[in-house]
Amino acid sequence: MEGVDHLADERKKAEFNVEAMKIVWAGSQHNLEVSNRISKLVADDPAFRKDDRTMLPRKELFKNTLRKAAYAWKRINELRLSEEEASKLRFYVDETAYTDLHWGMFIPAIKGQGTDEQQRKWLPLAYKMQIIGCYAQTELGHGSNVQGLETTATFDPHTDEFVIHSPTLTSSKWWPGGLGKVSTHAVTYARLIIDGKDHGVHGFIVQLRSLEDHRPLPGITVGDIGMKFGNGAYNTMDNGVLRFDHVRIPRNQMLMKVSQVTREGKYKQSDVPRQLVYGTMVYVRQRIVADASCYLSRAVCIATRYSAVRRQFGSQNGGPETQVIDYKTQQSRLFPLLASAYAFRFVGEWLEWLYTDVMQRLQANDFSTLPEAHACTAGLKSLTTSVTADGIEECRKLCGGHGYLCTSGLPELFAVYVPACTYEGDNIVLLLQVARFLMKTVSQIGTGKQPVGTIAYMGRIEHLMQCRCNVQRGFAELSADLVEAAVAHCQLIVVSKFIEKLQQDIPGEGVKQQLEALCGIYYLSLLHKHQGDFLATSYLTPKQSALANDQLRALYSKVRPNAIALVDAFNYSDHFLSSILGRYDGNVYPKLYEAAWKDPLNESVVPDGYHEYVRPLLKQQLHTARL
Ligand SMILES: CCCCCCCC/C=C\CCCCCC(=O)SCCNC(=O)CCNC(=O)[C@H](O)C(C)(C)COP(=O)(O)OP(=O)(O)OC[C@H]1O[C@@H](n2cnc3c(N)ncnc32)[C@H](O)[C@@H]1OP(=O)(O)O
Ligand SMILES: Cc1cc2nc3c(=O)[nH]c(=O)nc-3n(C[C@H](O)[C@H](O)[C@H](O)COP(=O)(O)OP(=O)(O)OC[C@H]3O[C@@H](n4cnc5c(N)ncnc54)[C@H](O)[C@@H]3O)c2cc1C
Repeated sequence: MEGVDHLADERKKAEFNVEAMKIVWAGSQHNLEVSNRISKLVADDPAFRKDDRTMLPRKELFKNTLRKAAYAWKRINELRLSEEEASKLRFYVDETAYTDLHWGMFIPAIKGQGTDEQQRKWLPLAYKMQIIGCYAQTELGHGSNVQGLETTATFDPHTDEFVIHSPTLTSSKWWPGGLGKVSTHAVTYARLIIDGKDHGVHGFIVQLRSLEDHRPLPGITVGDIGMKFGNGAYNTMDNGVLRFDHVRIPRNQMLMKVSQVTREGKYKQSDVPRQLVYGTMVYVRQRIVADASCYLSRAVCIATRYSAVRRQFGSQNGGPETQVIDYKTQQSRLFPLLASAYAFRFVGEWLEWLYTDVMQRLQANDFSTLPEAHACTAGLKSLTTSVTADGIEECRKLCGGHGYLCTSGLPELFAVYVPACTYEGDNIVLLLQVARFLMKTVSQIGTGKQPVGTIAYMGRIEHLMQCRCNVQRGFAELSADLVEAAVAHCQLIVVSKFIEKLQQDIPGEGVKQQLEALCGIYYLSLLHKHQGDFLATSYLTPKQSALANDQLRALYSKVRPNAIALVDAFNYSDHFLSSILGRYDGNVYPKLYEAAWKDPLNESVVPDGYHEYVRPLLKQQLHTARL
């Protein structure tokens, strides 16, 4: 019934202060206040309706996204929202759009790789959205292998310009978000050619479309690459294709913080690592880790609330059937994901600190932690997106048949999220970077260089020092095993940061105890999943492994009465969750039934096509039956 909280009894079971946990999840009282205010602003505005997305044809869907982005920008300016509040508003609008890449990559690329003069010129235009930018790196033929990119930027000393060109079909830029129909400019990655010499990949600001009539400029061929996975989902984004036919740009539009080209055509490499040209990717990877906890927590919130509402089997003497959340199988699938959502939240907070620390060190020309920052951002982006994508799908399955309905919110959540395993770096390619970092660390053990930070534990690998085995032995041959080692390394970081979080002062009755239980579930479920490795290496005895499994089950029982309160602490509105199964009030069945009749297919009792295609069959059947 309307207005009744069908989960009230569950909420009464909570053994901790939910409001205090909301602050832990939000990161601070201030963050919680801003989230509450902006979330309500979006949820209460019908212009931000999103329950129709999966039913709109693509052109209508895309125009609707442009409308929402323009309206959001209007509200941001009308309300004079800060950058933090504006970012929150785009988050709660919850629709992938060209603005993601404008704010999330185009501007960071100029800030990270542009000189002060270039920043002064381009950032004000971008902040006012007088230009709209994208990040054009990936090509039809190369994405992972950045050094294999083919687009060229040839310096012309006669005109003090670069000539940007797509020499082959495979050099066509392919995938950049916002490129297909909207962006006026791109940070484009191309091979710098001076006097016939190839200096490798660098970033260039290139205007793509007229600011007068939005038509592509001379030499520019640009469009959308077509429909992607799922209805709605990432099809609100215009991922594009772009080709250059000898497009000329001024020399000062090469991003020159990391390296420069003088008027005379002399190439100068600053005394900074060339990998800083990859800096924007490092920035986005650390943001994607924080984002993983948001997506995973949304799916877990839906599946947990529905698991408390859904009853199946177990009725005693005509009494109510058993809540499926009480089945140990449901708990063993759901609670590790609940624990992972919290774990990723905290490792995301730490990674943001690490990234900020590295950026401050770079200011002082201290590059000592850049390799660790690369390994951590690459590895944690890989780990958290893989677990989150698989976790959203598991949450769909945890909801049975109703999880497959669009009104559950889970199919679209999965379709929007799953490319995160690929963009900003294919997850395996990134894990290989971590493996390379680990092997380099091992090779340095015994040379006096003690590992520090997230690899400090490797300093204790005595046996490797004794065997002095050839650490470069068959990297390619052992890469699958090394990827597993890289995953384990990243999981250790997540566990370590969860434990470090628990060592902080955490106010609120019962809050720390709940987080301790979730931390236990996180690492014991990993122990259970990988117990073969621990047993094979004698790190665990069979008895210890059995004890760990017993403790894991005991923790499930400890979390069970708090499950609903733990997902309430995510503080997601029904609008943001956009899920009938995940409604705060648990009023699922009436709302599912109500929603079914709103489907366009039910606008007519007899479906279009009946008279052309069904009735003739039936009549034919009738005729045959009479014979
Ligand atoms: C869901 C949204 C969340 C919020 C985000 C908001 C904004 C985002 C909006 C929307 C989301 C969608 C965005 C998607 C955008 C994209 O996909 S952009 C394109 C992304 N492309 C990639 O990630 C390419 C992946 N490939 C690479 O990074 C590199 O090719 C490579 C690292 C795999 C190899 O590079 P290479 O130059 O060949 O290096 P190596 O020879 O392997 O290594 C040489 C040394 O350099 C070190 N290194 C490599 N990369 C970095 C780095 N980034 N930083 C620092 N150091 C690096 C490497 O460790 C080697 O060091 P050693 O020699 O010491 O071993
Ligand atoms: C939704 C979406 C949005 C995107 N947005 C942007 C954007 O805005 N800007 C942009 O520039 N790009 C963007 N991209 C492109 C994205 O960054 C690339 O697709 C991604 O980096 C993966 O590269 P790839 O496609 O070349 O994969 P590939 O590297 O071709 O991967 C194919 C397979 O090869 C394997 N593989 C590759 N190299 C190795 C190796 N050395 N060892 C072992 N296995 C290997 C991979 O693991 C994978 O299994 C986007 C992509 C998507 C899906």
